[in-house]
Amino acid sequence: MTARTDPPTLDVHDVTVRFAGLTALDGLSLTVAPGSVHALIGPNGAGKSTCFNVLSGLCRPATGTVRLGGTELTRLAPHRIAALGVARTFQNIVTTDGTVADNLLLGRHALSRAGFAASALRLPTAVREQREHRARCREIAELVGLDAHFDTPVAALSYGDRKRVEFARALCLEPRVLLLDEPVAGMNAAERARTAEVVRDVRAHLGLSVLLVEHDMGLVMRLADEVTVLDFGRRIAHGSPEDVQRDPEVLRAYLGTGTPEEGAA
Ligand SMILES: Nc1ncnc2c1ncn2[C@@H]1O[C@H](COP(=O)(O)OP(=O)(O)OP(=O)(O)O)[C@@H](O)[C@H]1O
Repeated sequence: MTARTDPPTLDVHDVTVRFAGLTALDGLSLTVAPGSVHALIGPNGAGKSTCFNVLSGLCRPATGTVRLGGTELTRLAPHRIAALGVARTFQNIVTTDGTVADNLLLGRHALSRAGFAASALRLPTAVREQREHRARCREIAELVGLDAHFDTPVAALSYGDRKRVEFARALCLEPRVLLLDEPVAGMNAAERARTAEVVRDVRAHLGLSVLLVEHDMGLVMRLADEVTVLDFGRRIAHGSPEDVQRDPEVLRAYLGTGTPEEGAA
């Protein structure tokens, strides 16, 4: 697999989201630099998932803009945003029945050129395309360490491997920016370390940017180039992992749940 050109900058500008009387995001701005890992952290209810929902088109902001390079994503439908190169994973595993290969092929669906009829009739172009998609899925399975399980039913896999299937399926969309929502939640120490390695490898090999929401502060501090800290929908700090860990506002926001370093948020 060859590295591609740098992904476009993802730019979130002054985004506000309100639910009835509650302001879930309050003028949030952040920039995910090309090829970087940018972590979005904050205590429970700070607005991290709401931010992901805006970025992936599941939630429409009251004000503000989201741009990927020169393209405005704000208020586009989720499938359009995905087609423009922003893929996401979810906190909870949402794999379907079937094998790892079946799940990864679902991730290629948006990239299929052959129409439904051509596929159903197994016309040569559709068959060739399907073969190419399968080969690419196998490459991605190798990259995330699932190659040995390619034809295994997802239901037979460990929790950590199932989380990686979801990760790999998002990669099958060939995203330029990957939104990773708590990729190591519920994993044991060995699985966490393995997933951190996989994120690093994926970034290096596929040349994409990552926006990471994660409560495991050890992982955030090891993986992130930049960190944005949210509290009550507002950005209270931004900088390198080292700077953010020392920021008095951040320590205050985490009081009662431990410091960010302790990762009990
Ligand atoms: N659909 C909704 N309707 C009403 N309120 C919502 C909705 N979604 C989120 N909220 C509220 O918006 C605020 C931000 O929630 P959000 O889930 O984005 O926080 P979070 O930082 O992702 O939290 P966690 O770490 O617990 O996942 C919370 O007060 C939450 O209760």
